[in-house]
Amino acid sequence: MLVNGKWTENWHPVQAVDQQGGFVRQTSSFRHWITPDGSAGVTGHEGFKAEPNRYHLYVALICPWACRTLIARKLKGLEDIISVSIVEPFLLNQGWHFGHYPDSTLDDINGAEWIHQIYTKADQHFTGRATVPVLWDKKLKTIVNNESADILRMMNTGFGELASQEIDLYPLEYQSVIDDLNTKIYTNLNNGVYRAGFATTQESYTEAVTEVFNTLTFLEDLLSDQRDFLCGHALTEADVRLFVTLIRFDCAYHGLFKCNLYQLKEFPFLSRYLTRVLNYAGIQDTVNINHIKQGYYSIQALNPTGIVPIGPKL
Ligand SMILES: N[C@@H](CCC(=O)N[C@@H](CS)C(=O)NCC(=O)O)C(=O)O
Repeated sequence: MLVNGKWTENWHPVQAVDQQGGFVRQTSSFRHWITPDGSAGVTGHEGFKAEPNRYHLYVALICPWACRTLIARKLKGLEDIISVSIVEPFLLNQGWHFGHYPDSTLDDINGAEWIHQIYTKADQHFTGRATVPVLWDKKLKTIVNNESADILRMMNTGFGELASQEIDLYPLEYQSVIDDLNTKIYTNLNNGVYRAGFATTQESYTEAVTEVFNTLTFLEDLLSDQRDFLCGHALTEADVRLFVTLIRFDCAYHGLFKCNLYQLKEFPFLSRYLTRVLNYAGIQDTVNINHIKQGYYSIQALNPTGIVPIGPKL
């Protein structure tokens, strides 16, 4: 991680644990919002007006948090408005790296070799983890936001007329249902699989993995009434946030993170739902199973030999 702008020690997935040895995720530090007129959003300060070619997204295709922002960019028709760089899938000693691995890109905007250099470009005294996604402002040469939940939300409304109005990922009538689902799904599933995988005690692992499967069972029941998406017939933000975890479940979390009570394909309604979302306009383009497997299995603390399993058959 970075301490006062300097890369200090080899990358490790767990740098903070709670009293029971459970994995604690760092809170994001840059929280400005892009808005149609440049006024301030719910956090941060004003000055980030929606403009074509002004903003850039740094992502990793292994990363569920980054991929939820890529999906929103796609669904809201913002591909020509927001440019993207993709890091290599491996978690190396200095974290995320730009290079020539297939389906990765170099950093054409800042010429960085490592993602941590983007953080120090924005704040030369930055202390914290250098995570993706990062939403970069090419005009002010700073980070707008590094919290994927914010970025997903601002892609829906922050770009006003520059974005497609065909889909509303956070429709007024479903906002409270979406908020409730988001809390449950984030805590027990999106972050729950990480809490299982990075637990440092049996107790915290068992607690996390139990919550993972209780939540999958809850969602299987919810979808058993034949609804297409979590809120009914229209895809919303809640589906985007669930999808990125489901698509990684069998190929990464089941094995590496020891979430192995069942495979996702053993849940019939969830499996059909996963295929439905995967086939939704453009979403498949944001999924790269090779990056996902290479990336997760490159985490040395969990897989010291670096061997990537050949299965499962998906
Ligand atoms: N709160 C952040 C979390 C992002 C996050 O943890 N990303 C992981 C990749 S899946 C990362 O970049 N980890 C590098 C690190 O922790 O050093 C978000 O949702 O945007």
